[in-house]
Amino acid sequence: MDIEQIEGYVEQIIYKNEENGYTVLSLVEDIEELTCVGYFDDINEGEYLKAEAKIKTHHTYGEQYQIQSYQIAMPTNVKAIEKYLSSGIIKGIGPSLAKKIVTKFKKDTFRIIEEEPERLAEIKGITEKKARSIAEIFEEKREMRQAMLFLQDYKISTNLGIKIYKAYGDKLYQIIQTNPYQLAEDIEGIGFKLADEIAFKLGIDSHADFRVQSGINYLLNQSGLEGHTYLPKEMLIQKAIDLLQVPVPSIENTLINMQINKQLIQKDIQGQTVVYALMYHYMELSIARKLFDLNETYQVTHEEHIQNKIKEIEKDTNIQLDQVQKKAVKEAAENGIFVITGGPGTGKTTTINTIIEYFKSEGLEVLLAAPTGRAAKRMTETTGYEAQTIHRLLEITYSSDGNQSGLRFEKNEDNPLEADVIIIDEMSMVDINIMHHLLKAIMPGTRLILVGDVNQLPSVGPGNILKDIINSDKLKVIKLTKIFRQAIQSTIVVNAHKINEGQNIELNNKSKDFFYIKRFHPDRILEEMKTLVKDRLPKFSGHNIFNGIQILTPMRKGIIGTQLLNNEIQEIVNPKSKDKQEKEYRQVIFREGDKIMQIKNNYQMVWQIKNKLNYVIEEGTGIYNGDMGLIQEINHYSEKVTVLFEDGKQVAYEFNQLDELELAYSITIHKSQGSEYPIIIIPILNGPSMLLNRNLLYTAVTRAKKYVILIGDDKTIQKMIQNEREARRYSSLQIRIKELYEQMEQ
Ligand SMILES: Nc1ncnc2c1ncn2[C@@H]1O[C@H](COP(=O)(O)OP(=O)(O)OP(=O)(O)O)[C@@H](O)[C@H]1O
Repeated sequence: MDIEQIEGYVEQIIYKNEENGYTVLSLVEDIEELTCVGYFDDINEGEYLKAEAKIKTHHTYGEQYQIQSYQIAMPTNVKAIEKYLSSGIIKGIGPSLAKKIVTKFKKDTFRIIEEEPERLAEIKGITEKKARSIAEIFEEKREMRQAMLFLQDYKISTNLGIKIYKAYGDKLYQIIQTNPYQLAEDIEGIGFKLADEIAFKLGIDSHADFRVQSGINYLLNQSGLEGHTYLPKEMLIQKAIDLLQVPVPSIENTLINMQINKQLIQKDIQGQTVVYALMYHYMELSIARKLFDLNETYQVTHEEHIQNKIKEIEKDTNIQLDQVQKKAVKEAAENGIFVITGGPGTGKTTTINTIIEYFKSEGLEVLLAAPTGRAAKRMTETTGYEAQTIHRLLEITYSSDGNQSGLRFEKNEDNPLEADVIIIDEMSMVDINIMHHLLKAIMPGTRLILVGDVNQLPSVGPGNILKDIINSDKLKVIKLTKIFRQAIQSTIVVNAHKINEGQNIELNNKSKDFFYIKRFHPDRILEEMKTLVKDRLPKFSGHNIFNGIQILTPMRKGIIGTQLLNNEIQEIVNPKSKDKQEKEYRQVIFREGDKIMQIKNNYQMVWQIKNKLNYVIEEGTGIYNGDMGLIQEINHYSEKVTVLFEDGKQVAYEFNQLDELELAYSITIHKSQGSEYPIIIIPILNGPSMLLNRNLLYTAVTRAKKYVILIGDDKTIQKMIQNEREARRYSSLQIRIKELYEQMEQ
């Protein structure tokens, strides 16, 4: 298709998407009116547009010019100036005032606004103050436009461009030209790679110290995303060579400089040098310190007193605790920090419930929390007391100022949590960041009880908190191992323990809750899952994929990966229909009625809870990784997708926020941590042994409350059970706790 040069005045902005800048406008070229579409950072009626465009015929709107690149000039003729000012571009100037200004100053209007704004006050309706504010807005618009033009050269999108402008203002030129890597540090959405491209265009020396620095920061950041709090130095250097293509001495030098400038820390761990991003090192130290400070010993009046209390509670609950459980209650009362870990059916909940009752009977205030909404909901159900997410407990808020550090914890050392006892469930999911902030908000004198199953997969975020605390051997830990009689009835529980201990499981379908379907070929596995989800399981169990059946898979890609499975299952449970709106986004079709999951924490996302009459009864912000819901409505006019989450929160996503959502008929086992579902289907295909390990199968199986259905090759299943290899996590909280205790004991 040919590219044409077009130019003319913007007659009308027909449509504009404020988020991504997509605009439809009419342009007057001599006497002809053209319809143009394209992405503009800021364009207004009356402005003069010069552009390169391709002609395309739209099936409903006819001929359109698709803008490829453009330049905007301020309007020069009087009519266009008036149109520009009337367009609402300057707050406080509407059509009638625009007319008055232009009638008075004619072609000189813009010069007056820029150079002698006080003269605007000669016009009735404009005060001196207003005149000044008009001049300010005008100036700002001009600067922003210039900045956008400049950034366009570096292929920076409008959205990012606006963020950069807001963060730096007119300093952006200097920053980009001297050290574009600064952008990667300051602005969310700009990573090392984009900064490196800009630097390349500017001809910045690839050996420049600040380039190497930025690359190292990027690598440490990436390693955090993979769960590590540090990297062995040798590994970091190798990664830096691959990324930056610079020699070792230059990397070594930069590492030294960064250490001097307190940007990172190098330490020795068992004879090996390792490198931490400063923040994670600090957090590990601070967590260790705080655990130490909180770990006071509480004198409980009498052994007899506590045993009597336990007896009373046993009478009420009609359950006799065993010796270990009783010991746990006692330890919880006597220690500032106490950990309970155990697999399914080992009596964790029963023990916690007794602990809660004990503290309540002593008149102490107990707070309950868990890392995710689903886990908090489950804790509420099993304890009978209100549990909340840790986010909510710490009253996390977010203020966006274009920078990365927008998170605020209203609960902190200056405004600590007011409670005598805090119990956190599903501790295996808690990462270093959230632990750090949680501990900051807890004062000595408050007991902290951490509950979890250390054999679950570790947290998605960096650190290996629960395991490190347990392995440090410095804090009181009770490991519950006995499976109670009631729980033994469940093959799911029994098999989970077998998997955990590396014993093969029977796949003979003799149990009432653990099923195995032998299929070897990926296509057969898929077919089987489809019939299960469509007919067999709903008939057999009364649950369907929207209310209790969940597919958990080890991977995202491939024939049993979440992406493909979601498309296949969507087709059978929520197919295309003329009654259902849909929106395609990055090759995923979202359709009204679809089951979806939020895949990252968004602290700013506004939600509402409505009652039956559609009145808003609660409002707030924050939708988190792992939250699940259904698509209620897709509106192409407002470009919004409305989702109703399981906990009743209703959220409107802009179309360009759809990267935060995924279809959730099938989700990865990693994402299922902390959640339970009545029925779990797990497809298993041979794959990389790094991924297909015991830990993963154990986590998947323990998510099921009623039925587990494994589909695949039994040999692969048994191989997974034997595969103890876990992806190595570099974290050193364990060492920090030990060190601190040893120092203090001296
Ligand atoms: N001391 C006990 N005596 C008899 N039964 C018990 C005892 N402790 C727990 N149970 C029973 O064992 C089963 C499992 O206990 P509980 O739910 O407390 O374990 P859990 O570790 O929280 O399990 P899950 O992680 O699967 O929720 C329950 O049916 C519970 O009533």
